[in-house]
Amino acid sequence: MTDCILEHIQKSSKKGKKLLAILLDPDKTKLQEISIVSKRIENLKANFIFVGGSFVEKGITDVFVQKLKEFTNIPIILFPGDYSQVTNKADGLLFLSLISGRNPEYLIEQQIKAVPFLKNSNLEIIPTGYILIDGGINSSVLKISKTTAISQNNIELTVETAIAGMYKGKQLIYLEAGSGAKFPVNSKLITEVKKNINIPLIVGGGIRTKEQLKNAYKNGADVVVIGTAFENNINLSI
Ligand SMILES: CC(C)=CCC/C(C)=C/CC/C(C)=C/CC/C(C)=C/COP(=O)(O)OP(=O)(O)O
Ligand SMILES: O=P(O)(O)OC[C@@H](O)CO
Ligand SMILES: [Mg+2]
Repeated sequence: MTDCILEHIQKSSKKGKKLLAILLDPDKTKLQEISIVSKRIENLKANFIFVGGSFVEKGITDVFVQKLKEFTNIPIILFPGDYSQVTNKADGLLFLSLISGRNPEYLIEQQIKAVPFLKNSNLEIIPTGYILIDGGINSSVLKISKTTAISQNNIELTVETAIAGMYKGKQLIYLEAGSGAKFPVNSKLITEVKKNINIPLIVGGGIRTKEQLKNAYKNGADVVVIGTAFENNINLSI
């Protein structure tokens, strides 16, 4: 596989073309639903399907991605909560480091554990700095990673964390309010982070409406991720 996903995101970001990713959690979408779910995602003109969850059992993601591939050509990007979710059947992998946290397991251990699965794979590996922002809930990521989120008001720390991620060589920064967040990442935070980095910005967590989507784009998100709102209503129009 050539490096086409990251390039696509970088080029779109430069042109100001906004991208949409729908997040599917293999724990929450049944295999029998994949054909209809794929159609709906195509109707939404999503650019990517992210696949991942915090608690997905080993082996499930592999079967899930294989089934998705039967129904859609939209690029599938792994967004794993754990190295055991890596499957060669996807197109790309967000090689996440939880840089808002101070838990070595999610800063380097998980990444090392993934290497045996990645060494001979064709997956496009995309170094991604993952930053948790307080979205008003005790999200699955917070629970599993045993880390704390950065306050929505702490612009300075968020911006400095994003810049440090960029200096460390991350190719994408992902601002995450947590799946099912009460409050999505606020406008000011998105604007300030975007102003201070020259790599594309992904924003997700708690985005449920067209207005929230447009707002995230307007403030500088290059890719917006929607999971819960689509899970709750696959006929969602955004
Ligand atoms: C690099 C590799 C192979 C793995 C990275 C492992 C790391 C560092 C993960 C970051 C921390 C983490 C647990 C991220 C999970 C991201 C994710 C899939 C969130 C989606 O939300 P859900 O966990 O499904 O939440 P709900 O189930 O509550 O909706
Ligand atoms: O489920 P939602 O709240 O849309 O969040 C999407 C994604 O950013 C979660 O990791
Ligand atoms: Mg979820």
